Amino acid sequence: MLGRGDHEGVWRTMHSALKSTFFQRITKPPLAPPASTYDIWAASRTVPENTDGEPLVPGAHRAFTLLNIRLAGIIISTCAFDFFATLWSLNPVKTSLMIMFNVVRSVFPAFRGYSQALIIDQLQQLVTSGDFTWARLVHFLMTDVAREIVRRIFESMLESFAAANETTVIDSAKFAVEYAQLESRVRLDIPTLQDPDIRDLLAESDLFARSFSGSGFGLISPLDCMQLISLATEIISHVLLILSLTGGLAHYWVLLLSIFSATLPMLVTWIRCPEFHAESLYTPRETRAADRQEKVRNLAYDESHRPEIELFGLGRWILKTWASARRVVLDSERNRQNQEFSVLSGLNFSDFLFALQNIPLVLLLQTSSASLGSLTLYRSSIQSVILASQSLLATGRLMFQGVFLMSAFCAAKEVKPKLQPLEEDLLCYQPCPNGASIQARGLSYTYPGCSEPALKNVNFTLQSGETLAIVGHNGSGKSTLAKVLLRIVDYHGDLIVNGVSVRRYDPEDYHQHLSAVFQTFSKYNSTVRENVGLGRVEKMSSRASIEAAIKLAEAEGLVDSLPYGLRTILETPGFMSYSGYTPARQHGLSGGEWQRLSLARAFMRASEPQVDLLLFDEPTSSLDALAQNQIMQTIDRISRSSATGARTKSVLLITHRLSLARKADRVALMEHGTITEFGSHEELMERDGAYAALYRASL
Ligand SMILES: Nc1ncnc2c1ncn2[C@@H]1O[C@H](COP(=O)(O)OP(=O)(O)OP(=O)(O)O)[C@@H](O)[C@H]1O
Repeated sequence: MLGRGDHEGVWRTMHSALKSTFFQRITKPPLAPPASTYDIWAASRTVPENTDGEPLVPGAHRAFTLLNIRLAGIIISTCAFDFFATLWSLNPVKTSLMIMFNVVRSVFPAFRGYSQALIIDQLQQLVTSGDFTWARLVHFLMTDVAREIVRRIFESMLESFAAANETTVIDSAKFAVEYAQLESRVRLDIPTLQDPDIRDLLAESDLFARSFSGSGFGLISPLDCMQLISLATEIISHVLLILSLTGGLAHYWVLLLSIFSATLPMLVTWIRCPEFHAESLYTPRETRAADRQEKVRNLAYDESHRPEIELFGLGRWILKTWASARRVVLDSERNRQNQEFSVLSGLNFSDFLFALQNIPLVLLLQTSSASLGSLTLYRSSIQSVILASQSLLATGRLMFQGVFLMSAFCAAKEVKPKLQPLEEDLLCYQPCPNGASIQARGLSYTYPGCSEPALKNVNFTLQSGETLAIVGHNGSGKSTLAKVLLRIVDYHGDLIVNGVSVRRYDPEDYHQHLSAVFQTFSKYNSTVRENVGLGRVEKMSSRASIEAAIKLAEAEGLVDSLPYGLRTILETPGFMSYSGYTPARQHGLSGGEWQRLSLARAFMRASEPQVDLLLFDEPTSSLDALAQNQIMQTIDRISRSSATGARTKSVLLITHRLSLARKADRVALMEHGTITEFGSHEELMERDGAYAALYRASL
């Protein structure tokens, strides 16, 4: 039996063989230089008419141009085979059966029609032959009709088996695709996710993953390409049947005329269909309006915003903003509908077609072999060919768009997180037993889309085991510096931790050795246990570890007071359940109580021996004075060895409370994105500069 790896091997061999022949021919000449899947996806989004260089919005249909057809060919040759090989390897037998069943099932309608025609003819012969008896009719029912019934039962059994098999294959494909999509998202870091092109890539990749949940949103998954094979088989089988009925060559031209006239309106619609000039479908302005309309609508529904909506009387503003955004959306929809209405689209071909389809019937009636059954069969086959051709075109159109969404999915899997070092530069983080040492030289950082840097030429040194308080006015860059030190965002300049540039650490490895509380920490709409345990997922199931962290954050009293203790589900502002379900165990918390839980979460990891750096951004801003002192003592205790009392972890504390900052070994004052004063509290007071003024003002 072949294993998963063997199947992939077979597919890969077939893939390379096919690539080197057929697809190379259709994709030549290649895009210069050799393009990655990402480049091809990006090329398909460019709109030459857009002079501002704005690409298509995510999900917009690609125009049916020669260039896009060529790009689709390249995508099929570069990622479709691998993609299908992966899906096939999930369920090789069931997937093969699904393909086989689809082909077999598509011949059923023609076969059914033929069989019905035979029965009608036999019945006609029985009635018109002159020796009709009821006994012969009963015999006919017991043999030919019964045979047809048995055939139908078999057909329906096969149909239900095929449907169940297909559900299994699609479900496993859906799971695999959705998992891969989620994986693509979670493995990327903030700088990568902030890149507008990557955002669009992930949005299209999301659409691709959703296409596996049925063809909603006008999407179609690659598994639905089976429909193309089935429809083509169905058309061929019907055409063969029609040809066998019409007999001599003399009728072929009527047949061709009939099929051509039936498909002509579809071809016309297809060629002038506005979806193929899709760059006009969703302009950035329309997308922004649709987004705004949704956001404002959600604002009206979101109970967490209710107090401010009432306090500031936002009702009218919400209505006005929603109305203006909604009008843009409706106008664009109307314009699109108007574009679709044209002289051609207004033409109704159905009567004309109906008349044309009667011509062969009349001609068939002239022939001696014409029978009621053959006429019925001819008529139903022609109808089936028309319907199947329409579906074939519609499916083909959606498949064409699906190819580009597939390229987004494949490209998203290959996107490299921007903070990930190159293999050859990678170094393992070595924690320092006395706490991490940090050297910052000329650090600067500018938020994406901003012209002014939030950090400019930041320089400081933190020795192993020291505590550093970072203070400064609002907007001076303290939290931004924290993000740089925590390797959440990238920077210019040098940042050396434990003697090695932070750029050489795998961010995941680096994060294993530090713990932090962000100023805007997360509030998870989950149990108390999860809210704390997420600080160290490996110990989430350990009640003792969670209780110890809660104790360190002085939050036992809080947890005990909650109706369901650790199992209480915490209400979070702005959270809206998709199902509208509100758990009974839900309970709200005060700002200070949330802060204690965020500290407990950080303490889950902070006490681990491999952690040598702790960073707290305004950890006690919502706590009362007593609680503040207790928490600062806890942080000090955690950062020392319980046996010797010597420091084992360095601590960075961002705070506006200068009474806390003065206790640190060093204080850094930040102004306008840079450190302007650095030293011990006493040194800075002696200097009598901005820090001393700030400190005196805080007293
Ligand atoms: N996501 C962001 N995008 C763009 N600019 C930002 C972003 N976050 C912060 N800034 C800007 O960067 C500058 C520094 O912000 P930062 O949050 O680091 O200040 P801070 O010293 O922590 O302020 P505070 O004491 O109020 O917490 C500010 O001018 C702010 O407007």
